[in-house]
Amino acid sequence: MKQIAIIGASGYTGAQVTALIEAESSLAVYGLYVSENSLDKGKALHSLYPQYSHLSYALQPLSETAKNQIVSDCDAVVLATDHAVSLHLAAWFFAKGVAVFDLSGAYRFSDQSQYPKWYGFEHAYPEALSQAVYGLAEWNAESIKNAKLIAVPGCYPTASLLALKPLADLMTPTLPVINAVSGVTGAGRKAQLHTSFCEVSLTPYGVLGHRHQPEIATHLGQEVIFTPHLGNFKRGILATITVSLKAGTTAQEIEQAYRKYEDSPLIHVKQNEFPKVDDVAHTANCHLGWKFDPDTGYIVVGSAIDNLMKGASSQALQCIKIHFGL
Ligand SMILES: NC(=O)C1=CN([C@@H]2O[C@H](COP(=O)(O)OP(=O)(O)OC[C@H]3O[C@@H](n4cnc5c(N)ncnc54)[C@H](OP(=O)(O)O)[C@@H]3O)[C@@H](O)[C@H]2O)C=CC1
Ligand SMILES: CC(=O)N[C@@H](CCC(=O)OP(=O)(O)O)C(=O)O
Repeated sequence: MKQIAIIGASGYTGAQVTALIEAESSLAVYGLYVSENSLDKGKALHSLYPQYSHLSYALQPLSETAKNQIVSDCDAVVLATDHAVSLHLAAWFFAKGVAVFDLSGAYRFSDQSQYPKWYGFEHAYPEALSQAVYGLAEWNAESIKNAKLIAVPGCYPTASLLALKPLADLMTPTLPVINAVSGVTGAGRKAQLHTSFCEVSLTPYGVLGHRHQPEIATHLGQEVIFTPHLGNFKRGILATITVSLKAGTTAQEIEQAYRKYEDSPLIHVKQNEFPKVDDVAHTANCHLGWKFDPDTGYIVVGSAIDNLMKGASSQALQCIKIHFGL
């Protein structure tokens, strides 16, 4: 039984990953943690999330003593914390030899120089960063097995990369165009005006400047145009992606490229049929649908995931299971 501590457990992804780990017979929830001054410290998780009525674990403050206890008793920590918090915690636990599964963006670029621009901090831990691997589960299983610091991908990059990576050899240099809509849980649990009920109305944001653009480009190996949108629903992401393919590409070649997923039980690919957010919400699945126009060489691919599941917590669980060979 692997003992797992979850830090940031009162947040949307932290609570979700707690429920997933609790349901795994080979994993045990060691403890749930929030910041030392959290307003929620001492509360039971189910008092914040009545839907998890079976999860009575108390949210504990992450004191120095608690951190040292985690190091001596746990096989892994899940960091469901903000990038700037994960930055330090991941390096600290990594240095102590505990496997780290970080849901934030603090370790997703191996190039240190990207962090000031996209995350607003200098990356102070080059040693930990050099050992971090990108936890896109269907693509990087071998490195996830061998690394002790796994940077679980962002929600939009997960939806986008699962759709685009099979096509990498077929693309022209024309930039793929990704338009994606996310539910509001993507912004986390803490109250902000722009995510409050009366303020949310379908609109693009972060245009030509969202940090997931370089994350997608880095892990695809090709620049992209990425436009996220905030939609007035709770969970899910739908990315609709237009890609120019090399002259002479056939539908059979595209089918062949997506056969990459024939042994991936969570990825469902359909031709000429497009996915819906409601079909993946609350699941670990990714639904892909594509249509190709041989006359223009353009393919449109739809990719739907649940941002809190495949876009964060269930992908973290996949990484934990791959890492520990479960
Ligand atoms: N929401 C989503 O769809 C996705 C989120 N992510 C990433 O996952 C991470 C978590 O996101 P999300 O669950 O939405 O965030 P939330 O804002 O919902 O939760 C953040 C959690 O971190 C805790 N926390 C804050 N500061 C500290 C600290 N110093 N030490 C310990 N715990 C702390 C908070 O509790 P308290 O403040 O009370 O201490 C809370 O439990 C982020 O990095 C996010 O970018 C990734 C993919 C998708
Ligand atoms: C709707 C919404 O606000 N979504 C978040 C993305 C959440 C995510 O994937 O998280 P990372 O920050 O860990 O990459 C955003 O655009 O910032």
